[in-house]
Amino acid sequence: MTEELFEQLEFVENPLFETIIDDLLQQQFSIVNDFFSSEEVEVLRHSLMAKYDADRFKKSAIGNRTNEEIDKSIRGDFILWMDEANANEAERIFFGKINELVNYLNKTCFLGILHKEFHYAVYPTGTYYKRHLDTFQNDDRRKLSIVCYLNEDNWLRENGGELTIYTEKEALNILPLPGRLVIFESQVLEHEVKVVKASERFSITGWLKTR
Ligand SMILES: O=C(O)CCC(=O)C(=O)O
Ligand SMILES: [Fe+2]
Repeated sequence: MTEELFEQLEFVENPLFETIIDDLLQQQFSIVNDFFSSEEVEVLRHSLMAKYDADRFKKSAIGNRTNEEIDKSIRGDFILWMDEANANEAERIFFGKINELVNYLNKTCFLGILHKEFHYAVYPTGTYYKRHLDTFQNDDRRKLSIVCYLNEDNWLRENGGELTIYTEKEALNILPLPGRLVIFESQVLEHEVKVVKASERFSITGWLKTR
């Protein structure tokens, strides 16, 4: 058997990841319900809440990590960057699944994803994130944005906090339902987080980056 053929046999097609790739190619975004199971969401939410209760989150800022500016009129969430090297059990599950997706994208799409960065986010009642693009001046390394929602099962439409994605055709309102993963092209799709009218909105947001 030639080495080439051997490599081909090793590749296992993943139908879920193929759907994500098809969606991204066709509409620049993909929405996956139950990317994380309810058990996984629960341990991740507990991990988030333990760190939030320990006051480890800080007010989010605009700009990149070296050039930050806090402007509450643009965004009002609180964030904590995740550290994969020191991940707890819940976070290891999280990164395990994300890395599977990243490896698959790199094998099949030649995106050249070399880095990633993820943070927890809490949007208290009354907060939002105005319409924006996830790229900053002089920083085009963010290719794909990923958001995972860690709310409880009973998140109501009346709670607000939808992610609105602005496509060429429409404004798409996406409820932050537990286990749901939204992935979209960072440099293409403008989006916003609508005001949270009740409860607190929990999520993990991150970016897959080149270079
Ligand atoms: O939480 C969301 O649904 C989106 C968050 C977002 O747009 C961001 O952090 O850049
Ligand atoms: Fe964003």
